Amino acid sequence: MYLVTAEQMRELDRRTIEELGIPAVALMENAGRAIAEEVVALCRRRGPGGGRDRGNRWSNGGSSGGDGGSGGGADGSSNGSSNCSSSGGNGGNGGNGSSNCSSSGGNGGNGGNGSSNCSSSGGNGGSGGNGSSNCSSSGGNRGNGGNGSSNCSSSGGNGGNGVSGDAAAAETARAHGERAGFQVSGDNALTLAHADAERWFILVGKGNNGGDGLAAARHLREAGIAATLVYAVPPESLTGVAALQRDAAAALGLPALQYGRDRLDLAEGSGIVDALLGTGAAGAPRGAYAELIAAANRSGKAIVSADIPSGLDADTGATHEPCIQASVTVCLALLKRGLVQYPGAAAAGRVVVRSIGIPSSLAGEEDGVSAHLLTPEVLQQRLGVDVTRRRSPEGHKGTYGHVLLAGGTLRMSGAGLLSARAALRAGAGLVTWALPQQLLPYVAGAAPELMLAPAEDGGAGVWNAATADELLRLSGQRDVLAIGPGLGRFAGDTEWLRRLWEGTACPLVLDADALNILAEADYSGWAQRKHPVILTPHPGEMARLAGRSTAEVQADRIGLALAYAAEHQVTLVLKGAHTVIATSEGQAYVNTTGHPGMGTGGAGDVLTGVISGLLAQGLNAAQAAAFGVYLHGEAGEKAACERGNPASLIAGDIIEAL
Ligand SMILES: NC(=O)C1=CN([C@@H]2O[C@H](COP(=O)(O)OP(=O)(O)OC[C@H]3O[C@@H](n4cnc5c(N)ncnc54)[C@H](O)[C@@H]3O)[C@@H](O)[C@H]2O)[C@@H](O)CC1
Ligand SMILES: Nc1ncnc2c1ncn2[C@@H]1O[C@H](COP(=O)(O)OP(=O)(O)O)[C@@H](O)[C@H]1O
Ligand SMILES: [K+]
Repeated sequence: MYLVTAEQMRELDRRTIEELGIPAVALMENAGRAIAEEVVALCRRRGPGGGRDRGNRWSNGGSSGGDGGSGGGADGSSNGSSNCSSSGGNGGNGGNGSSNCSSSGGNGGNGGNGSSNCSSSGGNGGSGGNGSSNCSSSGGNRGNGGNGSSNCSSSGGNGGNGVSGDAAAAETARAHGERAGFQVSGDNALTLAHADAERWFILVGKGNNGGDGLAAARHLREAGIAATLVYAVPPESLTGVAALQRDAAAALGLPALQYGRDRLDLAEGSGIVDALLGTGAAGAPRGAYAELIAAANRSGKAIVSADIPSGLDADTGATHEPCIQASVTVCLALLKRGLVQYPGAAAAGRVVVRSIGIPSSLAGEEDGVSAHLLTPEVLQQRLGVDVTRRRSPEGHKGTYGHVLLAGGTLRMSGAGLLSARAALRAGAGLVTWALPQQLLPYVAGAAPELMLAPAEDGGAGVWNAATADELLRLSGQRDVLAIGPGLGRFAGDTEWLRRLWEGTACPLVLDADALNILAEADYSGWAQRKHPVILTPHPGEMARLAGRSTAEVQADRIGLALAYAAEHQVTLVLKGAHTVIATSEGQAYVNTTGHPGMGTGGAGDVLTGVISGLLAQGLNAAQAAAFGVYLHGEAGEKAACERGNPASLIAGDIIEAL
């Protein structure tokens, strides 16, 4: 899935309109329809008079005592895998794609199209949509299986209801089975049983984002939902296709208010469509826009944002003051970069990308878009990774490469051990851990699968500059050298690292203090390497490398990662929630696997091991970095799920979940 900037989106809009001849108003009509469909889907999910529904598509949610995380969106444009766990609360809704939800003591999740595995104990089972669905529930109500194959088992509970979407259509078809041959069905996407209980305010800005909202209002009316327009500016100031939409809404007789002139209480409605500002916004929202955003957030109502939450920087994910806090963002045509980076990703809520007639193939053309969401499809098709990690039937340990890891000191021996063990779990055939000699008695036997290479440390249990020779010798027979976890700093470390940088004929992975050494050296003067370098900084280390503050790094992670990787000809892994991988060829990938529970000492050391283990098996730098980050995040999710409470997750759990 492509990730675009506002500028790139504008160019794709222009080409669609000018080169393909698709009228702008047709795109806007599609946008309005998509937004209305997502409002209806949200109303269905929460039921009449429901709450705010602030699920987040990009974070795989886990919660206790509350609502479970929400899976993918409501339709085909938001395929994805989603893992939700919840205890004592409601399970999440699984959208299209694969979804694994488990919940205890609460309601099971709804399975959307695709394959869905839900288990729930002590609560209600989920509804399975189209595709295959496995639901098991004990002590509660059984869920409904939709079309396709469905296996539901329940013990000690009642058969449940809660038919939705295509499952309802299947039910109707069965009821009318005797009259097969003549069936009429309506527009399911805009059908809502309790439409008359809904009243939505549509906040309309001056530009095309406002036009999208106006089109959405007409489609909501079609669904039977009362829609009241709230213009941020005098309606007569709208121009172009937005003005056409204004006139159509007026001709249909949709009620309209003007902010500042008419009385308005957003709390009187049941939801809000935010169509104030989109990709044409510049700077922090001003005047009536700022006041409407603040009032919408205060109202406590569900907010569906058109394209991006108003107040979000579409390129960086930075949020201005104020910024809409959406339940759902209906992103139009292509995913905007700002929606996948925090804090924007949190402000956006659940993100649904909807096609509106702008061909995504335009984005892939020459001089096209350089950033992508890291999905299994992108890993396989764009990066050429075998995500099944197939082993050859005739393979042996020599087939899968040999990692050499240099790290660990007496005070930080665990970091080296975590990295080395993770490299083994990533599938490396052999792993040698080079460590200061004094550590040997303490770590010998800690991981019997490892080979240990003690380096002369003069009895101090720390690294010294003289060990470079030994590491250079060892690296000659290894496939990758990883340096950094638990390394510490020592006299002469800059020259030590320079010798390894210039003297090793295999890929290099640098983490932790190896990055801090690099940050202090002007390594642009070091000899160019023939073999790739992967740097894995967290935001603090990135700040030192780039000579900026951590806040500046976080303000535009994708932009900075792309620039740094291209300038220094390295593969850069900028860690943190939604890690960014940037390649030396100018491509960026944003990972969304992972879990807040991974904010624990040593989690990064595990990642270094995983990436090194993949490099040893012959993956190139971009493949190993991207797939390593993806697997590491997935293992973190699994480990958090298994621990029950994610706060108890420790780095070793991630290794065991690999
Ligand atoms: N063909 C197209 O261009 C399409 C555009 N679409 C929609 O159009 C949006 C982009 O539309 P526009 O380029 O008209 O821009 P916007 O609708 O995002 O807003 C631009 C207007 O908002 C005002 N404004 C900008 N920054 C402000 C601030 N900080 N405070 C207060 N007011 C501010 C200005 O008056 C400006 O004219 C997209 O996000 C999307 O929703 C869709 O309808 C699809 C097709
Ligand atoms: N909230 C989060 N969501 C997803 N991943 C996270 C989150 N917090 C931390 N991580 C991941 O955990 C790892 C932490 O790495 P790092 O900060 O280097 O830890 P350490 O130095 O202790 O090993 C990184 O891969 C990071 O992306
Ligand atoms: K908006």
